[in-house]
Amino acid sequence: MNAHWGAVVVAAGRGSRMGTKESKQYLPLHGKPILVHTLELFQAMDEIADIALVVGADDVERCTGLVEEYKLGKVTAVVAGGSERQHSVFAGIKALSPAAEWVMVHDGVRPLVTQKAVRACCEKAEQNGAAVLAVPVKDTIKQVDDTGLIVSTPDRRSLWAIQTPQAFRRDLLTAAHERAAEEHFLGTDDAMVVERTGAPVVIAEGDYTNIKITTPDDLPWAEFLLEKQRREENKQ
Ligand SMILES: Nc1ccn([C@@H]2O[C@H](COP(=O)(O)OP(=O)(O)OP(=O)(O)O)[C@@H](O)[C@H]2O)c(=O)n1
Ligand SMILES: C[C@](O)(CO)[C@H](O)COP(=O)(O)O
Repeated sequence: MNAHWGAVVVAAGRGSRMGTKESKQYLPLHGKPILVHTLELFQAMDEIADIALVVGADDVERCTGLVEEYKLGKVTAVVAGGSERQHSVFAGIKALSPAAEWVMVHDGVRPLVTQKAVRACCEKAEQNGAAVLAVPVKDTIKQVDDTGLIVSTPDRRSLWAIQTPQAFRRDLLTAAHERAAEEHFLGTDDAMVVERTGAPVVIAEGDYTNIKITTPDDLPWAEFLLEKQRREENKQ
């Protein structure tokens, strides 16, 4: 990674599938909010110059407090997100320092991503303009209609499960988000927003352990994976 990188960490979701009163990004993992684990990873990377943290409008003060408590000095902006993930990402891009020519977007609830994977994704982006972390799907995937009838079985060799970070040249990502907003297009990730402009987006192979904490059964799994990561780091 050679360029000046900024990171947008989105954490403005409600976490409805988790079903907890507390939004999932604030639930503890090894005694620390999930979101803090995520931010600490970026804070520790020399290549990342600044971080824009996007949270719910009611959580801005609370998160400013977390940034101070955990000494996350690279978080230069804590801003309110929108009703959809895409709106939150766009708010984060606008809040990043003008010096950041390259931007990676990461889900606050993917605390298990590794520095190695982040670097792999950013290096691919520097070569191609845009790159996303992904893993090949392990299951056979079926397309199914509303009645439960299987319609097709796409060739698994071309299917990848997409993760974050997703990394882009900033001008490309900004223009793609502006266009999506004008055209009222909503995608489930930033690659979709960029793909529709015709710009190439490439895959950087990641790890199956970079899970998005989504439902209650992800929590013990995340605890286990974090513990394993720590043990491996201590061995080195
Ligand atoms: N309006 C939104 C929606 C989502 N996110 C963030 O995008 C990431 C991925 O979203 P997801 O896991 O789907 O989170 P939620 O929307 O919180 O979950 P759910 O769909 O279960 O409500 C999360 O870090 C989430 O906080 C966001 O910043 N703004
Ligand atoms: C961006 C993402 O993490 C890629 O897997 C994902 O799309 C986030 O949100 P989702 O709404 O849970 O799919």
